[in-house]
Amino acid sequence: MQAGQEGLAGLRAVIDRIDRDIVALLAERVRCLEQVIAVKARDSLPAAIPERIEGVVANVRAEAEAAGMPPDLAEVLWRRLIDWSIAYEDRYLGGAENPLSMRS
Ligand SMILES: C=C(O[C@@H]1C=C(C(=O)O)C=C[C@H]1O)C(=O)O
Repeated sequence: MQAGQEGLAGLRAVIDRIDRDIVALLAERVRCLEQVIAVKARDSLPAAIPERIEGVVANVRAEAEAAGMPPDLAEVLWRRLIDWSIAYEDRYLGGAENPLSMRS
């Protein structure tokens, strides 16, 4: 079926389902980040590690290209996500209790 034949409501339902899947994956990423915080706290590592940041951006640009998505969109989204992640890490590396220890 052509995309337009489903009508706007059908297309929006597809978008809502995709958004749900993305949120579930991002939640998994945040839980992984909480384990990163624990490792960095133990090993006295900083929240922001520039080589890794550039590596992540290069990875998602390549994945986007392969998946037929504009690499510039992937870079914008991931730089924002990484900025948020670094601020999240900094909050706990700066002394607040790691949310991981509050989950159990
Ligand atoms: C998760 C890390 O911390 C930061 C956050 C990153 C991310 O959200 O992908 C990547 C680089 C980091 O400096 C890491 O160092 O691996």
